[in-house]
Amino acid sequence: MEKFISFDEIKKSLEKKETDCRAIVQYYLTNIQTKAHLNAFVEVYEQSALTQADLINEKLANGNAGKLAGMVIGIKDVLCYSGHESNASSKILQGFESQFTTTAIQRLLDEDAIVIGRLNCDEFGMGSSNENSAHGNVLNAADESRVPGGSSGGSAVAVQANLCTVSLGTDTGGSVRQPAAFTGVIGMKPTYSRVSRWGLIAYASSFDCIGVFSHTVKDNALVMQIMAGHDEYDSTSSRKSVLPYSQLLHFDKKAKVAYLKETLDSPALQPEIKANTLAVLDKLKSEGHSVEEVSFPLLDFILPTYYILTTAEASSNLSRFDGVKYGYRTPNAHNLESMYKLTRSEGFGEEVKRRIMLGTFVLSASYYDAYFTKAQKVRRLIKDYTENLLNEFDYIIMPTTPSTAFKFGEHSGDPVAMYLEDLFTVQASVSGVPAISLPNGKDESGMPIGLQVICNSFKEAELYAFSNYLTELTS
Ligand SMILES: NC(=O)C[C@H](N)C(=O)O
Repeated sequence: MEKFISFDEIKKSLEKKETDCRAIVQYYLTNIQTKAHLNAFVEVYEQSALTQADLINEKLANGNAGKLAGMVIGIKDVLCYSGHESNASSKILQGFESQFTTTAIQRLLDEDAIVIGRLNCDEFGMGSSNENSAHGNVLNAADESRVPGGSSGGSAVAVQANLCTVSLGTDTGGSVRQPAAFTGVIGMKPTYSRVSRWGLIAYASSFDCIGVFSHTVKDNALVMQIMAGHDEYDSTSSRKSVLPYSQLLHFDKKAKVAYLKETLDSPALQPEIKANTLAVLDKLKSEGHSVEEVSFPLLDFILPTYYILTTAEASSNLSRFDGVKYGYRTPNAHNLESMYKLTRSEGFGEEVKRRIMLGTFVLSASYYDAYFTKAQKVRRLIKDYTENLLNEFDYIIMPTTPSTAFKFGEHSGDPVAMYLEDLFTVQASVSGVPAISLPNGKDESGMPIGLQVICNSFKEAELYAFSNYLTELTS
């Protein structure tokens, strides 16, 4: 059977009638089965994917198929899909079946994408290694003794190992970009509000974004342009019009690029990552682009700001899981109060409980101003600084992560070491601007390295075009 990497290849094969949608789904189902030990999928929708494939074959024959006919997607286990279970990879949502479909997914279905299954992740999106999942660890296909990154670890590995054409993840502080870097695929977080979050199980609502994993920039751009745009069910979704990103990939400008001194001087940065990032910057210079070093004095404040604000929001968002309405309910309670307490104690994992406690603390009356209010003010400083920089420069370039994929267990027991994984990804999240991770070579042990490119809000078209250029430049 032929090997499909990109949607372009799929489309060409379909056009030449070398394959059909059933054969494409079958190809991915076989891969999923052979690589089941990677634990990327929590659930495979084998029957419905094949039925859908037959329907789309008919549409193709009738000439009325949508733009994504032949594309097979996997969805992160925090995105609701009507009639299917969604757990946020948490015991507390065991058995929960959604009554509606995430808008972003619905828009892809409307264009005839086929959803092949639900992908493993860190519980409620909280983590950087996928080790916090009620469904168990996901293995990195480049080295199975290493983590795939998180929280969208299953989504990253599903694309890395060719278990679907593209996958959806969510990115609150790096959950798409960091696993993309660890697995050597492309991962894009759009501008905050660009894609509706209706149907996404909330973690930190002022940060959460739905993002895309793919092998090619073009596939990523195509999926993003279809998902993006206003949604009457999500009042935070932007009304700005959406450009056809996938048709605007030609890049022929001279770019003004900044890189942040503090990121490349960071003692946490692995030498090969620094070398590969500098190599890209040098290439850009030699191609006549302007590349300038700038200082980012706020780097040290980003992680504390992110973890104060996201835990605060999480503690509020996750208060709805109480064992009364849906999901897990403890069998050990004797009255209402013990039912709440035991359900939440037994249903949530360690990391989620840690964050609920932290968030509750920073929101408590005596500490609210000292932590929450202060963090909001620092967020404004970071956002202003980043936006000013992006008004002066077209792009900011930095490594996606300080290190490549680490071994299982290496950071467990040390939450701060785990939080440091997000050092370079949270700037775009705190500021709400779009950011992408592109593969940028490998380290000495063969593990993929990620290059992050950041752009100003709603400049997804420019970001995709430059990314396309960069992937050609570095390949
Ligand atoms: N959700 C994310 O974007 C990942 C981040 N490491 C977090 O745990 O918050």
